[in-house]
Amino acid sequence: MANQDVVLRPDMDGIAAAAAMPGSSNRAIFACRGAASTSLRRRSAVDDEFRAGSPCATSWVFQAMRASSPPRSPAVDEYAAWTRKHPSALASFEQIAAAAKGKQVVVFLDYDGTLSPIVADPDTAFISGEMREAVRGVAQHFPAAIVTGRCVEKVCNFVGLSELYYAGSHGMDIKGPGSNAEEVLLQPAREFLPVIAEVYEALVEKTKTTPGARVENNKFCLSVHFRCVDEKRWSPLAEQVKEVLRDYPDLRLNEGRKVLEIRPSIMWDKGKAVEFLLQSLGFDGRSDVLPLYLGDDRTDEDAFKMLRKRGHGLGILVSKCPRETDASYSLQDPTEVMEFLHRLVQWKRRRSSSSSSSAMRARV
Ligand SMILES: O=P(O)(O)OC[C@H]1O[C@H](O[C@H]2O[C@H](CO)[C@@H](O)[C@H](O)[C@H]2O)[C@H](O)[C@@H](O)[C@@H]1O
Repeated sequence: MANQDVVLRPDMDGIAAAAAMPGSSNRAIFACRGAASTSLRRRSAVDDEFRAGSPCATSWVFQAMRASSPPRSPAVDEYAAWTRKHPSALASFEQIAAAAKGKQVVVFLDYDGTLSPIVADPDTAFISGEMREAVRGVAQHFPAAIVTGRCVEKVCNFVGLSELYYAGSHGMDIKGPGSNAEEVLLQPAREFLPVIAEVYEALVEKTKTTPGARVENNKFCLSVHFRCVDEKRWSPLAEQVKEVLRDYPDLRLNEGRKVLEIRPSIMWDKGKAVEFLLQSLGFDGRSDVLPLYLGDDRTDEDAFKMLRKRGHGLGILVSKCPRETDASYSLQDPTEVMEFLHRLVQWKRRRSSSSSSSAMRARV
């Protein structure tokens, strides 16, 4: 657990981020060209150390890389103690249903590790047919969005459902439902596109000597995967990434599940994307709305934290290992996520049919 505190995550500046929020227009195109202005930039002390070439900076990233590989089987009592703080969303379903009673539930779903199991090859992290149907069911009954580090186009292809909102590149590329993938609602880091494309090429070139390393272009951010890299080479890989980023002070580095993630230093994240979507849907500040956010990764913590701070909405962390989290509930893996989504839909159907039969009784 102690290692998990070693996170490349600067503090949020909520005021500046709020300044970037558009009005509550439902479909307004909001490409914030000024997003890279000083007020929107963010930087961490760690970023500064990393860039200054501090001797411990690379080992620091290396520690973060190790922290993203938690032990596979936690002690049974440790897990039990953790689930007392973050109970299973399945075992506590009735409690969640009680919180949702009389409210509009809005469902936000992370992709990798939440809807699809983690696999070695990021290009084959497919969603199962059963999971797709579960998500389709959710979208038929609730406003729903996928919020992911992937680029929108790739995740749309994987999920294959046009009825959802999609927030790709860690919320930096938001599109509305419909088959027209061009229909952008928000791109707060648009001006970073050329730089991201340039850094992608530089990283591919630099890391090609590290067997197993892989750079993924997620349009507004980049992923350097080290799942297939021998642990002995993690530190040299961190050094290669550091060398490239030294020339790009407007980019920052986070770590995810065996991946180093590079993105624009703007105050935007999955939490801001969820706030934007709630606002766009006209649900902002309403006490009769219950957002549910399901995710497994560190970047999902920004959304959990936002919901906790707003005091409404529930975060559900997908993890088999105890972890420091702002989520209220937990689920172990995508299979449990699917079961939870089915239960949510059943609950909604029961409520809709019981309210229509009471309406019929009232009419008789
Ligand atoms: O926000 P997410 O939807 O969770 O995306 C985060 C990253 O997910 C992907 O990487 C992770 O899943 C891969 C496939 O299972 C796995 O090989 C990798 O080790 C994981 O880190 C995706 O490839 C990244 O680009 C996303 O940033």
